[in-house]
Amino acid sequence: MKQKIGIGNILESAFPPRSTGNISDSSSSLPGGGLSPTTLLETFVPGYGAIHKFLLFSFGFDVTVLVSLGVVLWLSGRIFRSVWTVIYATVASNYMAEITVSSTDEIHAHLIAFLAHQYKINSSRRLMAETPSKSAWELDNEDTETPETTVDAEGNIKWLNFSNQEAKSQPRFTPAIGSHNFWHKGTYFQLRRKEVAMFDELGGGAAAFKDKELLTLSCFGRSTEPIKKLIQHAKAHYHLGHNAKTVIKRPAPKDMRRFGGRGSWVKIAERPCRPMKTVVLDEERKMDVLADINEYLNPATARWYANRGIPYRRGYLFYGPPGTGKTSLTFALAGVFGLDIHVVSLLEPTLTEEELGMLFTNLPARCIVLLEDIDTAGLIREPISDKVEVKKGDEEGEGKRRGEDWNVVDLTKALKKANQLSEEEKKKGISLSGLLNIIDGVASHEGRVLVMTTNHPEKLDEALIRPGRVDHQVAFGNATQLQVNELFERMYTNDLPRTKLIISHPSSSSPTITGTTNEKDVFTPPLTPVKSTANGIAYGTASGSAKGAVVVANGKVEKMKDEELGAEELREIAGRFAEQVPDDMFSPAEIQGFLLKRKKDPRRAVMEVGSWVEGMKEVKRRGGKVVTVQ
Ligand SMILES: Nc1ncnc2c1ncn2[C@@H]1O[C@H](COP(=O)(O)OP(=O)(O)OP(=O)(O)O)[C@@H](O)[C@H]1O
Repeated sequence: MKQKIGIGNILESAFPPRSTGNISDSSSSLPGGGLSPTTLLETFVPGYGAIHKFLLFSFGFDVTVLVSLGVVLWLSGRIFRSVWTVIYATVASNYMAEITVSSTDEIHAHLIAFLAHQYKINSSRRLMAETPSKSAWELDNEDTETPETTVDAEGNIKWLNFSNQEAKSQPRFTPAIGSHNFWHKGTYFQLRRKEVAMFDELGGGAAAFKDKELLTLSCFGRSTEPIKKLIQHAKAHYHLGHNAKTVIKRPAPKDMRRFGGRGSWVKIAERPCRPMKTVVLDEERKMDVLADINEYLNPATARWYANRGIPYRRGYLFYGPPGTGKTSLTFALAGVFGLDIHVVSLLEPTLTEEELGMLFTNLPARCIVLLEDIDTAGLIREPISDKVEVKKGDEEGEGKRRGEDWNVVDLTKALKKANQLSEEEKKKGISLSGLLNIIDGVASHEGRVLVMTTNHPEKLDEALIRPGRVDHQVAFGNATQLQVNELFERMYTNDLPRTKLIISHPSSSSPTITGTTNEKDVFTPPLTPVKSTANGIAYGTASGSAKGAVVVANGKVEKMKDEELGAEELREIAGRFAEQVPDDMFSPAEIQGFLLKRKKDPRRAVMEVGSWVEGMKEVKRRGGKVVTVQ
């Protein structure tokens, strides 16, 4: 028989089996004649026999024992995992409740913010780091040192520098994509965060995949109640820090608004509430609007409207010259009533009537809708001409004029022209009838406060401002001397102590996620509406200061002396300032602009206002737009 020459045989001759000692080869076959693990491994793993023998004879170590143990453990692991998957799937489908939240809904943002806060204190090993985008307000509310402009020995200003601002900002940590577990208020939750690609038709035949995120929260039990409570808690947590702010929303980009729902509106900004007292307006007018909206928003009023079959809607028209406080009052109202502002520009070229209608139906139950400058919106449309323009000398055209039949070329041209016109039409915006329908058509949203502003009320169509569409009109005008006085006092009044508008979260060393939001540690509520007093308006502490400021006056850099103005003195110089400004000549925005340039120097403002008034009078007389005095 021909002998096989293999590495096994060579090793066998090199390392003959030991006859003594306690080392025994785990024989190739078992006593009963069955297959031993070594034989099996030799059969399936090429070269195993040689390695086995080498280790056995060199070190007296039977590697088969180790390999067998490994295989057994691996198999047990697989079996356990399969069994666990089946058990888990059974438990999950029968004894676990879950709620899924999509990133297209704002609850997603609330949950992520809540989890980010919780994960700051949790020792999770899988986190996602994000650089949160912060507004100037939020940065101001952080515990950062307020930098001060200073002047060096040679009189050079040391300019503020924010170059490494991003690097300094604290990252936000949220649970990474995948599964996480956590405890909250004694309940065990599972969180699955995953990204899904969404096929999105962009219109015009184009399409793209977009990432959408899904958050699935689950807990043991057959009720989703604990998850609902958690979501409610996350929402409350989110709003704790935002109650003192006004959220401004605008229509989402075209491709997002197609899906409708709350995703049709996107938050574009969040600002500290504007205190009502900072809007300089006749007190009676201000109180009228406040009382009217307060009455309208009362839940009992909705019932009252319903019982009488009156649509539950209220519209306001704020009209007056530019810079007289129309937008400012809207923001202040939003702060007082804690409403979000939904701003719509009728000039938005991509906005069609249908979409505007859809946007209105997706408004929250109570909110302010701000339609600015309604007179400038393309409300008046030229009717589409059904005639085809004919060039002089165009033979086919001439033929048509002579009443001859249309040919294919004519028809194509006509269709093209009609299409072009309708495209232009679309760009023109919303038609008046479309807008009227949206404001109070049968399908129009109820519960919202609609504020329309205009600089030219005379240009508005009567139908637009008839009762039912506009229920309350407020006239804004240039500043009276009393209002100028008020603006001056407001400008130089001491700042209120810096209030934290962002919630400061208590730290905790707890390794589990627990509800740690301290409800006391919340926010300063927006300042309440003012009351008319017989003596007019007197807000805040009437004393001014200009500490450590740097001013550039007459081309010279000066470090201002710390200056405190007593209440009496401030009132006195405010009076002197107001005396020099003629009644109803300048808008509050113009006065504010003048004062802002001298914001640390009230006396200089009093000194320079006379020449500013003269210069501005001249500019206005000439009808110029570029100011020569500032
Ligand atoms: N009545 C006012 N009280 C306090 N500040 C005012 C007043 N009017 C204008 N301002 C200031 O002037 C600036 C512009 O005001 P705002 O945008 O409210 O004017 P507007 O009437 O809406 O102007 P436009 O018609 O051009 O939109 C703001 O910074 C605001 O603080």
